[in-house]
Amino acid sequence: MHDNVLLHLSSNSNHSDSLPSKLAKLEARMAGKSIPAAKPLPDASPSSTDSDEDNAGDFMIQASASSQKRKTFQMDESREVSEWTVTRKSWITKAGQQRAAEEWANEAGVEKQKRPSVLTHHLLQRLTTGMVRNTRDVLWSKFSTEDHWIICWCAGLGEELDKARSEACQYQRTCQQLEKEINDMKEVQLEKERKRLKVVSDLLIAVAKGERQEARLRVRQDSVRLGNVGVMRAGTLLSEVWEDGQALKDIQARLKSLLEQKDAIEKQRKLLKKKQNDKTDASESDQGLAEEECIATEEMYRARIFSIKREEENTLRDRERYELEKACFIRELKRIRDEDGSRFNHFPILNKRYALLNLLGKGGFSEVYKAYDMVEYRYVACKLHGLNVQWSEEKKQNYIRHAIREYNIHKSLVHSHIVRLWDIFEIDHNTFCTVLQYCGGKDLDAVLKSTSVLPEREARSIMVQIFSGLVYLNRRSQRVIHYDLKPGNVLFDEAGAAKLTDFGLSKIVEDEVGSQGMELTSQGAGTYWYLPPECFDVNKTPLISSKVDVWSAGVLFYQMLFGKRPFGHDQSQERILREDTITKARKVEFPTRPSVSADAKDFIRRCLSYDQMDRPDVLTAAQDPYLSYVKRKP
Ligand SMILES: Nc1ncnc2c1ncn2[C@@H]1O[C@H](COP(=O)(O)OP(=O)(O)OP(=O)(O)O)[C@@H](O)[C@H]1O
Repeated sequence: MHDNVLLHLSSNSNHSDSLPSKLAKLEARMAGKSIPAAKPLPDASPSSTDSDEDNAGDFMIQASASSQKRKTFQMDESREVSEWTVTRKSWITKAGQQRAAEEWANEAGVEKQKRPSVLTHHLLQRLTTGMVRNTRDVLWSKFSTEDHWIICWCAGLGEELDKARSEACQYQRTCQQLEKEINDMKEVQLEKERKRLKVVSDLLIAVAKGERQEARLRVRQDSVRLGNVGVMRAGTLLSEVWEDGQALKDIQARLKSLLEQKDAIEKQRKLLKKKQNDKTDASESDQGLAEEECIATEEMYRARIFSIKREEENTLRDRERYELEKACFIRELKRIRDEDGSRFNHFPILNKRYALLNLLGKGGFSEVYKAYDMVEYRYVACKLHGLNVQWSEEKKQNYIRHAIREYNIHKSLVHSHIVRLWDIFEIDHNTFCTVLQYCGGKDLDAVLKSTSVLPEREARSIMVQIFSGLVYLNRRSQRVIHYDLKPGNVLFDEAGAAKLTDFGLSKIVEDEVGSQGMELTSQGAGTYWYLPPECFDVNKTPLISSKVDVWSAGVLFYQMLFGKRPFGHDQSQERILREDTITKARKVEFPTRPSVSADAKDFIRRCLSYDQMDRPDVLTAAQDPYLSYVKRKP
């Protein structure tokens, strides 16, 4: 019988013993299986009105009794058959059977525990040899007293079984009906859920569509002011070129005009000087008058030049602002273009739960979409990793292995300054997706592109948060070196909290690694502006430690404060390698402006110590008085 039905039956039974167990007992008894007896045989006095079920439970059925024992319990053959016939009706009830069984067993001197098994054995033997076929129609007189008792007992059990079976059928029908009702209700619920999710995703998509339109409109408007990408033909070759917008043209025109004004004034000043020299033979009074005039005119020219210079400085500042705006604009232009070219730009729902909205950005091999998790009800960032179809199978496998390694490191990291990794799933043979905590703010790279430098206070606070994440990585049982700390890998959430992400190049520090550090087997990977000198050692396999991250953090801090990287700022990755820029980076220099505290510079110097031995590790650097806001003693 189905488990559910049994469960249902038992929960619906108003008998003292549950129907399933009753059925099980009855069927077991009929089949000759063993059911442990909880109580000894009851005293079957006529006044005993306990339910049959209670008594029935006491009959242990075991098919192991020996025929030897059976002989011992032969009933007294001299008893009158009529006596049995008279009492037959009462025997059909279980209490009656038990009472009689008790009497008989007492007479036969059977030990109490052995009574049920001996009786059953006897019955079984009779049944299997065909002596008992139908408990109703047998000729009573042909059987022994013992048989009479057993036949009655069987009849009682049979009736009880029939009754139980019919009850079971009824329960089963009720159960089926209830199951159907539950399924119907589930279906209704599912339909409601589907509708609700549809409404939610439709709303999200409508908002996302609106945002897309707005972004494109803004770009169109800004392109007049900031510029655009045009196409240039050189022979048969078409290439893209940047065409400056009106804002830069205006700035340049203003600078040109200021320069012309300055030149004109300089010319007039020269002319004035010449005139002064020419008038040396004039009378003394005339000379005095002319000199006064000349001084006034000279003063006027000087003031004018000052004012032009001031205007020039303002215009240059405007140009700087323009460059920052242009960088953001180009980033947005690229994002829109990537979004238009993406095969996931039609708001699909991935893995039956992630509603993809708008593209956040595109990396080397991945696209990151803002998405909504309709199971957890939160925004997430879905990073879609696409394998290039032209890659060899080996390269694809390598990439997947690498991504799984990253996933395994990242998924276990739970810290307020580390982006959470929630999920990973396959989209198709060549694409899979990792689901990350959504960070609604910009990344540090975008921040630095829009502001060039940060106030020291702000930069220091970001450093404290970065080190908080790094300390977590170094306090776990399985220590992790991030190895790819750079502005693009520091994200900000809506509240402005900094979070580390991208563990693609991370290294796990094994326990047996000595104090010198672990071997760097992936030399050449990473972003060179942010890597320390030991990573460029080509003479031997470098030994690295968490001090790599301390160096990178030092570079980040410098960049936040001074708007440029301390080493190889204007160099390409290839040039840094070719010219050994970092290998030669023995001493860090600081620009005079903007002004930064000596403590900040000292901290940067410590982080950028050339020799690993002199550089603090993550745990030491995190306790630096500068980061812990403790004033150093003079
Ligand atoms: N969890 C996130 N929340 C919000 N935006 C994110 C998240 N992760 C990445 N992004 C944004 O998505 C864009 C692409 O991220 P991705 O990590 O793929 O780029 P990348 O770091 O430039 O590339 P690569 O990893 O190939 O160096 C970036 O602009 C980044 O700010």
